[in-house]
Amino acid sequence: MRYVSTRGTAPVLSFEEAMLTGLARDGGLYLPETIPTLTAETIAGFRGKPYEDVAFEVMLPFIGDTFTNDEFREIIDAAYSGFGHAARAPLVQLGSNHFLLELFHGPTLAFKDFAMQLIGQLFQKALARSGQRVTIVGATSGDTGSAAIEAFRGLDAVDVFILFPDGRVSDVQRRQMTTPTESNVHALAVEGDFDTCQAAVKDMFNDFEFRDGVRLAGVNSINWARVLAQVVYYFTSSVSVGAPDRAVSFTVPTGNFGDIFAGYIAKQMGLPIEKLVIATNQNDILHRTLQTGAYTTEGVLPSISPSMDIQVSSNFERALFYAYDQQGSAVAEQMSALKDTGEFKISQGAYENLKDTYASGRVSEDETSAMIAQAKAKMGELLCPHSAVGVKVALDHQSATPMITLATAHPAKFPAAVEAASGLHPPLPDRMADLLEREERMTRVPGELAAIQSIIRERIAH
Ligand SMILES: Cc1ncc(COP(=O)(O)O)c(C=O)c1O
Ligand SMILES: N[C@@H](CCOP(=O)(O)O)C(=O)O
Repeated sequence: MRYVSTRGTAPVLSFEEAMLTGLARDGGLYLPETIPTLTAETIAGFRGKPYEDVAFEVMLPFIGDTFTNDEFREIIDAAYSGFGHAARAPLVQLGSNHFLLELFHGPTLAFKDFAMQLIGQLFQKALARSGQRVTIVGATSGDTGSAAIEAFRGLDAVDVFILFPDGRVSDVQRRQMTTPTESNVHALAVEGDFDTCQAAVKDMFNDFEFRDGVRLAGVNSINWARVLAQVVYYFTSSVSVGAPDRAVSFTVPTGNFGDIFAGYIAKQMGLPIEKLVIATNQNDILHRTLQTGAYTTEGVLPSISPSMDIQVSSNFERALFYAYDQQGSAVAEQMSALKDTGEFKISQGAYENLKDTYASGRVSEDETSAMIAQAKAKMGELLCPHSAVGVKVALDHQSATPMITLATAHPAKFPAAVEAASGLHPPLPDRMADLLEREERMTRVPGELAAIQSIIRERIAH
């Protein structure tokens, strides 16, 4: 399996190279040259199988000869062994035709663990074999950072630097990043918002001297392996509600577009997905884009679903690549307009393609709080604010097709917002009950590339 860049001019890579690289050298994102398909019979066979078995079958065609089958199976088993639910991604019924996919039973209580725990194992295996050392730099609005730190803490071959927007993540999210004591973990509180952090990471990848000098690796969803791991739960959940014999729709709380794009890959692999519904909070750029065909950035407003406070949504570039029938030059043109002017207009054909696959909805702050209260009172589910955004949009898109909404984080990661909305304080699981008492360790940095690079260089020199 070979991987190509969305912008068409970077070297073609193997799975291992794409995984260890992160961003392509032309600024694009890697994608498989072709998407393997699964027969309806194979998909039907997933029903009732353990999560790890399905994960193996779904991901194997993408990894080429990077690992032997036995090695890959061991990696998957190790990745999910620390999850707090036997099903890994349990599905609960919310209404007659509406289901909630709980993706928060991993070690850091967010869906990011599904991919990050796997990537931690994949990196370890690949780096042990090559004897290489890498510097991971990631941007987070809260959940990617804690999941990455959990997956890479204490590993000899990796330093992990996480850039998070100072004051714009929840206390629990921040403490998950600042309390680990391992010396290879570096939490950097950046002046600015998530987009400032993400732009700095991308600029580091585009600074080849820095990139090659520190052996930069990325674990944001710009990394294809992140998206791949998330494809699996679209299969496990769909077969539980009747796929492939009947179509299914999904609603996905969306920010950087990685999670919902994994659904698009599942659909291309043969899963009968009718609609992928984008659910946004008040930072609604993706909803506006679906309504108008124009991607226009505005300032980010802090919200009670902070992990989705994003304007420059990385993986929308991958969606555009397919909407433009895999023309890298068209994608490169749009991305360059975005960098220069903060906006771009999608061609009519590409816009129609996007609308065939995706629908969208926007949820205000008040509606999010009301949804948390309503879900607890009427459905018996205490939702995190991101999941509440998803459930609200899903209710607005109900049809005869079963709808699965992705619950992307545990309510205990956002206790203030959840308590204000429902009157209930969601407790942290026992294993992290003392999180708020642990000592914090972080470095405050200005949102400037040179300052961040200099801290990274200095730290890895030691
Ligand atoms: C809890 C939560 N929900 C939803 C999202 C949005 O996911 P994506 O960025 O893959 O669209 C994020 C962050 O990415 C998140 O942390
Ligand atoms: N919401 C994310 C933002 C980064 O997204 P990623 O999927 O590209 O890593 C977060 O919680 O950090």
